[in-house]
Amino acid sequence: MEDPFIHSTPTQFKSRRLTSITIVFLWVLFLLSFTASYLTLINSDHRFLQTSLQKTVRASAHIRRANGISVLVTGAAGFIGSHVSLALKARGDGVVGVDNFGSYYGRSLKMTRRDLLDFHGVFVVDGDVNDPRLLSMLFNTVEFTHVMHLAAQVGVQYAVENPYAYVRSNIASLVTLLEKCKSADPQPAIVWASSGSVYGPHNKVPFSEMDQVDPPPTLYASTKRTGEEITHTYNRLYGLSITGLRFFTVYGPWGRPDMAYFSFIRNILQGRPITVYQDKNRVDLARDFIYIDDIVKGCVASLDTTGRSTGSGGSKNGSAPYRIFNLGNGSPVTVPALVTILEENLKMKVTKDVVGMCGNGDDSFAYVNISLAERELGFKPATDLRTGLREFVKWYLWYYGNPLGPKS
Ligand SMILES: O=C(O)[C@H]1O[C@H](OP(=O)(O)OP(=O)(O)OC[C@H]2O[C@@H](n3ccc(=O)[nH]c3=O)[C@H](O)[C@@H]2O)[C@H](O)[C@@H](O)[C@H]1O
Repeated sequence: MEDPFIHSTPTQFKSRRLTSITIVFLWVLFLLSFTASYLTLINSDHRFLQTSLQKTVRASAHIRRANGISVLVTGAAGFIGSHVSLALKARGDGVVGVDNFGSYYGRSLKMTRRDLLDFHGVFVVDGDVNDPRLLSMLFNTVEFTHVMHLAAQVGVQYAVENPYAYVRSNIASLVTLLEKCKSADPQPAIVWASSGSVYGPHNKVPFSEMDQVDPPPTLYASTKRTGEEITHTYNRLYGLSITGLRFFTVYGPWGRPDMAYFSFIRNILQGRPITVYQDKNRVDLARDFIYIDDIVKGCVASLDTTGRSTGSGGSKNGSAPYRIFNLGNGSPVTVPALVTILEENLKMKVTKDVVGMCGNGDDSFAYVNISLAERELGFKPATDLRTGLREFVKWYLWYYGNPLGPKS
């Protein structure tokens, strides 16, 4: 076969080369214009999504009462977050939620809470508090007067298994949020979830905010205690108004399936035994159980009394309030007494395996002094454990059905 290169004249060779260069050039041109129009399309799509997201956020933040507030609720699809969001919306405040729908105790309950919020006009953005770009978008869209920061990695035991989740959620995310709040103009006032777990076995009962709480007894407590220190620093450096709430054992409808009362009811209904811990002296453990409606009142009263942040755009213009409140019931109940109330409600009996506590630093006896919250917030828990558990049992049977337990 003839080799075209050997037998071509130099002119023919030159013209062939020119043709290939032109083809390559046209291809490059085509690819460039294709990429450019693709990027424009993506960009306009992104802008469209961004604009429609901002429109939804603005609608959710709309205030419908005189002197209302606009609140960014983090952890809005969580137990306390969903209840607080609904309460604020019901009285005409603007509420925007953000939640990462973490899978710690399953996403399906969080999704259902989100649907409930959506039905009542509260939009929950699916995103992470630790995402500064998301926070910028939210703060550029709405002038929040308050932030209710409830997003957290909870659970005292799980910290042993996955300590980094606590550092990420309870420390890193908190700092990301405070950074955004500090440079917002105007700065919002912040109410956030610390925990009754910061008190340890060395504390006298009833636990008081005046007590020295260090060293924290567990890693979970440690991250919450660190949160208290960090928020105090932002308060002093940047004039942010801060209120930390030390929640005790909060229970009720739409509650957290990882908590003891949840696993107890599940086992009672399924005819399986439950484990009941005792301390090293074989004494029953006790908790200061507090019903969700009472906690909601405490959260809303905290928001209503924050006082203003004084800074703007990252600099301080005078001192701002820094507060910490215990929010519990003020009357401890033992774990076996809680089990008996559940049994009575369900008219069923359960076998209890009583075992010694594993010595993980968790409190054996929680009893809280709430006089500061009574005085400053008008906090007055109104629901005793028997009444609260009756409501919880009713909800549980409606939500999960009886007797086979969770739907999913
Ligand atoms: O203050 C908080 O911030 C924390 O409050 C809650 O912690 P606690 O008050 O310890 O509640 P919870 O686990 O329901 O155990 C209740 C009691 O039952 C005992 N318990 C537990 C399990 C079991 O199988 N048997 C048992 O006896 C157990 O030893 C204890 O005495 C949240 O769970 C936690 O995530 C965090 O939010």
